[in-house]
Amino acid sequence: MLTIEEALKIIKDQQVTLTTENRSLRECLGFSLSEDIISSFDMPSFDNSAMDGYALCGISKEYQIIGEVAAGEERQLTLKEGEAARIFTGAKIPENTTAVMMQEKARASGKKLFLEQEPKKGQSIRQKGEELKKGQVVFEKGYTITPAGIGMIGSLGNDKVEVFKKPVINLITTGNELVKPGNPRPEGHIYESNSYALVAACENYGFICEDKKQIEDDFEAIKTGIKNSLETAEVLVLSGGISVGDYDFVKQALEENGVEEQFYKVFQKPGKPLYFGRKGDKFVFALPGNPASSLSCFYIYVLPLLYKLSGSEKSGLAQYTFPISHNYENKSDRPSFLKAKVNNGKVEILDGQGSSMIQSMALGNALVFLDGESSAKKGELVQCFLIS
Ligand SMILES: Nc1nc2c(c(=O)[nH]1)N[C@H]1C(S)=C(S)[C@@H](COP(=O)(O)OP(=O)(O)OC[C@H]3O[C@@H](n4cnc5c(N)ncnc54)[C@H](O)[C@@H]3O)O[C@H]1N2
Ligand code: MOO
Repeated sequence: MLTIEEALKIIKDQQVTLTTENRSLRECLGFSLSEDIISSFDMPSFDNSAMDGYALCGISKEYQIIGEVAAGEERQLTLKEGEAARIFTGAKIPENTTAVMMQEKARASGKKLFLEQEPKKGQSIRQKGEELKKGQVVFEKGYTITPAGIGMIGSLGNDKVEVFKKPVINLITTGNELVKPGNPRPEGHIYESNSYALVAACENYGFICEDKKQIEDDFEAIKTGIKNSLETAEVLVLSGGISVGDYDFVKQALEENGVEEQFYKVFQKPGKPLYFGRKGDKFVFALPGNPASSLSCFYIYVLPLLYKLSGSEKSGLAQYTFPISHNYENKSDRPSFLKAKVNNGKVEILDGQGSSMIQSMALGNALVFLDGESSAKKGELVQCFLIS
């Protein structure tokens, strides 16, 4: 059986074709740049005031007020030694300004200005180009656009941006026992929840699941469902029916659709019967049906591929080490991703580690990785994958 590292390497090493598109500022959040963004002017583009107060020429405690500059004014005022101008935050600094004094530390009386103390040269002046120089690389290709990134790109005057397209994701859940939430539940049935969790997990990381289907455990129905989904999907995610039971048809149905297996079964808990395949430029994950298994496999395996297909610099969940707040013994012989909660700089492994148990994952915010049959002592640093 494959190790986790081997499985992740197979995903990482996939050759992918990236395509680009031009998106408006309003619609580029979470997309990754397909080219560097370069500043076409100095930022700020003119010396300006960081405070509401007075622009001063020379170092003194008394000045003569000769005028006023408001933000957005184009005309250039010029000061002489001993002169001051009323100025406001963001307004263009008059020529020959030595410093700006905030108004709380100044007193105006008619045209006379008195300061509590002498200004320091350059005080409260935002210098032309102090943040960025014209021609400077602001963001490199692959940068994933954040809200602040949108602000930065907009402040450079760009209303559009070249980004990598994100993959089209389709989802299929399988199982005769599954009932859609909101409907009566016959005996022996359970509510279908994986699709909701997986669609939400996609959305949490900026990916859209375009289409989702629920199919019963019928080989022909699953085969046809996969065929139809693969017509539009770039990434097809299936949940359930990938183990070895008599009603687990997914693997064979994928084969008969020409999907080539890249790996099947990973020595891990949860998510041992994880399948990854490819057909041309289309990728398929068949996630084990247990709710915690499917979501855990999404975070650890599907997310890295989604990032890769989006040209992102990110490669998966953020990883940190934290001291564990209690002793813990991993009884499973398989390396494990354990549902956990990071709080106040410590991590706690939660009760409810069964592959079918989702409440602990919902109450937590991390997966702790521990080797099979290993233990961690209170205070020991353990590897944590943070879930947002
Ligand atoms: N003989 C063996 N049996 C099993 C093995 C094995 O190695 N040998 N592996 C076990 C492990 S580990 C896992 S994980 C599961 C995975 O099985 P499948 O991927 O075939 O999943 P299903 O059997 O369809 O479902 C498993 C479980 O999850 C529930 N489920 C399925 N889909 C959903 C859904 N959309 N929403 C909510 N819950 C869902 C389903 O009812 C089952 O209880 O196989 C073990 N068996
Ligand atoms: O690998 Mo399964 O997800 O342990 O139950």
